[in-house]
Formats: sequence, structure tokens, C-alpha cells
Amino acid sequence: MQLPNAFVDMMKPHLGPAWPEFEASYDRPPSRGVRIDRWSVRADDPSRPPILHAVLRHLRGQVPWMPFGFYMDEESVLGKTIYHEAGAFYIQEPSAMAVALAVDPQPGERILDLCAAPGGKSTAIARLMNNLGHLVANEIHPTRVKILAENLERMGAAAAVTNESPGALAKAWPASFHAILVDAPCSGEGMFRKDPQAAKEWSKDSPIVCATRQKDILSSAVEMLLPGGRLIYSTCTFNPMENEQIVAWMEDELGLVVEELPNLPRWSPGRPDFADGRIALTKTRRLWPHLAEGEGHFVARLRKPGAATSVSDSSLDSGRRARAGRERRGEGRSVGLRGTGFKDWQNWLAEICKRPDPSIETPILHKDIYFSDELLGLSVDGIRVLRPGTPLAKREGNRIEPLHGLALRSSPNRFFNVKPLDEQAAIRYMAGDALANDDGLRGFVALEHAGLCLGFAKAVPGRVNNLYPKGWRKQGLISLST
Ligand SMILES: C[S@@+](CC[C@H](N)C(=O)[O-])C[C@H]1O[C@@H](n2cnc3c(N)ncnc32)[C@H](O)[C@@H]1O
Repeated sequence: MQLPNAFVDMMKPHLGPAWPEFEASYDRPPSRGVRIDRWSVRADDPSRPPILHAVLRHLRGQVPWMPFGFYMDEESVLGKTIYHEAGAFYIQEPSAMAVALAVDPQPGERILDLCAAPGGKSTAIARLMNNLGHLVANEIHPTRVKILAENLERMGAAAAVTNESPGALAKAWPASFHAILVDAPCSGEGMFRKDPQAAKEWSKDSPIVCATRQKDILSSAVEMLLPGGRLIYSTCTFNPMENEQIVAWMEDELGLVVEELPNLPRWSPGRPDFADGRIALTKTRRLWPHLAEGEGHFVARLRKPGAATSVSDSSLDSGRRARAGRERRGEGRSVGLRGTGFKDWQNWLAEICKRPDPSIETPILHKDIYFSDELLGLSVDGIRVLRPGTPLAKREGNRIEPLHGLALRSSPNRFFNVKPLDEQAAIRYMAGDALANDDGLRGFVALEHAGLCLGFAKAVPGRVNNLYPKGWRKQGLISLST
């Protein structure tokens, strides 16, 4: 492909003898990948559903640095299947999979993904924590934040979604997070072969403009880190100004300390010679498109000085203790979820779930929607919150009806009423077709296929009403079993 001349002039001296190989990588087709989040991909795991073999037949081998990441051909139909709709996998560029591994999220941690849409890294972070942490996914752009919320919901990821500038969040949430990811808006030099328009829009000023914005975002991010917390910085661009030089700036100006990232297969060390020569920059990592199959990425992890705040010492835990106290007193956390509202929820959950997920037992109620509480203990004054967690159910008068988010976040075996569907029936269900009530079920039913909870239906005598949300319905999803 025709690379911008100023880009060649900038990068060629930096790459030296590697330049021809790097340049040639732009003539290869872009890489695509898939993260299989819901099913175990271990060959010896008996819980692997048989359909996984069919899914793997559509893939081209494992991404070397991601145990549940696989390469996918451009023409793959996986994105048009019921498995995609039910959150079994997330289509993600393979190099981008490196970032959640660098975050290394731990159960119980409070984590902020500051530039999160469309949600590739947030969904991976939630998966790596087994949904046992408190993730806030923020996106500044008002349209992109909606796509983020939908992807988090589809993947059953426990996360709050906010739509704020980093500066506004820093005012509201000082010293609040164990880890913050800044997957920064960048000049996108790793996007050129996927999106030739990105190459046309690139100018020699792009790295400088982007670096200034990145410093602004990072200055806010550091304020929100707990002492001992980690900041993960990543870009999908190659120039030194937005990568090693930003990391050197964070050490000098923000007082952070670079930390060694693992040496995963095909990851290369960062380049001290791209900044002021400081050796610590070898602790950062680059995924070069001529050395690792993927579009390319830069990732660094830095620590804020101070004794690490353990999960149990943090304000998260005081939030949890305060909530436990309110529960003992029979109060909910939010307006409308006190006294009887709270009891109604518990009674309803006990009616439909034989084993409720503990993280949804004490939701908050906002505008008649029950959400899981992922903002636990964080002030929301003046913050645009799209959703404080997963939408679980809605209150209609004195009834409670399950929402799709509850299905996607749950394993089907948590519910009393489960109706297995074969793949063709699941395709019809997701198209919005009516279902036959041939097994005498009554009330809310969770629909199951391949170990996935597809959504809900309501069984009444003689028929089953399809509750698959109208906005999610799709015609013509493709079968993998034929
Ligand atoms: C590289 S993308 C994030 C990709 C995302 N992390 C993922 O894995 O799906 C960067 C995001 O930063 C957002 N952004 C742009 N300007 C911003 C700013 N000044 N502050 C915070 N975020 C910004 C963009 O809208 C974009 O969604």
C-alpha cells in the first residue's frame, strides 16, 4: 500500500534494517481474531460443547499470546451466528488482545477503562476477572458509548458504563481504582491496512496532536489511581512520540514507575532509543506487524508509588460493608429499593433462580430498572452514568420482568425453568418467532443452547411468548451445525 511519505520519513530511520520487512507487512491482508470468552477451549475440558468444534473449524489457529484467542479469516460467518449474539465470543483484532493481559485484573479489584468503546478490552477484563471485580467502562463519545454498553451486555460483562471526560471523572473519583487502562485515542498507524482512509487522514502533525491529548487523559487518569495502583497505557500506533516518549513523560512528570510486562510469544521489548535512552523502556512491549501476526500495538504498565491498597482495605470494601449494613436493616442502596422494594426483588429472584449469582442479589433500582451495582461506593454526583451495571429486570406496576442482560450474564443452570433449544429453534427465537409450548412450562423460562443462556420467554397455556428484545432481533442468522 502507499504509505504517507512523512510516515516513511519518520519511521524508516527508527526501524533501520527492519524497515523493508515492516513496510512489506502493510501489503499483507489485515488480521482478524476472535476471543472465545464463554466456553473453555481446553481440549481436555469435558464442559466443552460439541459446537465448539464447528466454531474452531472456522478459525485458523491460536493467537500465540492469548490462550483463548484465535485467528479468523476475513470471510468468516462467525459474527452472524447465534453464538456471537449470545456472547460466546468477541471479534477482536489479535494484537489488541495483548492489552487485557497487561492489565492483569484480579477478582475484587476496582478497575477503570477510561477510553473503552467499543469494548474489546473491557469485555476481556471482565472475562479475566470472572466478573468478580468492579469494572467501570467510560467513553467520552455519546454515540460510541451506546455501542460499548451493548457489547458489554452481549458479553455478559459486569460493568458500569459512564459517558464522561477524563477530567470530570478525576474530580469525582480521586484515588479510587486499583488499575486504570488508557487505551488512548492515537494516530492509528496500525490501522492503515485495515482502514486505508486512516492512512489518508494521517499527517506529520498527527503524532504531536495525539500526544498532547494523551498527556491530558493520563494526567486525569493518574489522579484516580489508588496508591500502589497500576496504569496501563496502550496505543495502536508505532511512532515513538505516542509510545516510549509518553511513558518517559509519565515517569518524569506523573511520578509513575514502569513495570516489566511478561515476555509473551512474539512480544518485543519497547525501544529506549525511541525516547531518551532510558533502559526501563525495555519493560514496555511492542507487537510489530512484521514480527507478530496482527495489526500492531504498544503497551506499558506503570505503578503509582505508595503501599499497594489491597482489595479489602480500599473504599470498595467500605462500600461493601456499608451495603451489608443496609441489607441487614432491610434497606436497599438506591431510591426506590428500600423496604418492600428490596424484599420484592429478593422474593422475585428466589422464584426464578435456584442459585442466584451473589453479585446480583443486591442491585440498585433506577427508573424502574434493576441494575447490578458495579459503581459500589463511588459517588455519581454530576457524572453521566449510562448504566450503573447490568440491566437485570424491570418493574411494571407490582410485577417484575426479567431483562435480556440478566440472561446474558447468567449460566442457564441458575434458573428453575430452562427450555433447551436446538440451533434451528434458537435461530428462530433470535428472529423473534413465536415458540411452541410443548412441555407444559409456566412463567418465565430461560432458553438454553450449547450451555449459553440465549434470553427469556414467558410461557402461558398453549404458547410461549418470545421476550427476545426487539432491538436485538436478527433475521437470517447462519447455522454452524449443517
Ligand atoms: C483506541 S479507542 C478505544 C478502543 C477500546 N479500548 C476497545 O478496545 O474497544 C480510543 C477511544 O478514546 C475515545 N476518546 C477520544 N478522545 C478522547 C478524550 N479526549 N478523552 C477520552 N477518550 C477519548 C474515542 O472515542 C475512542 O472510543
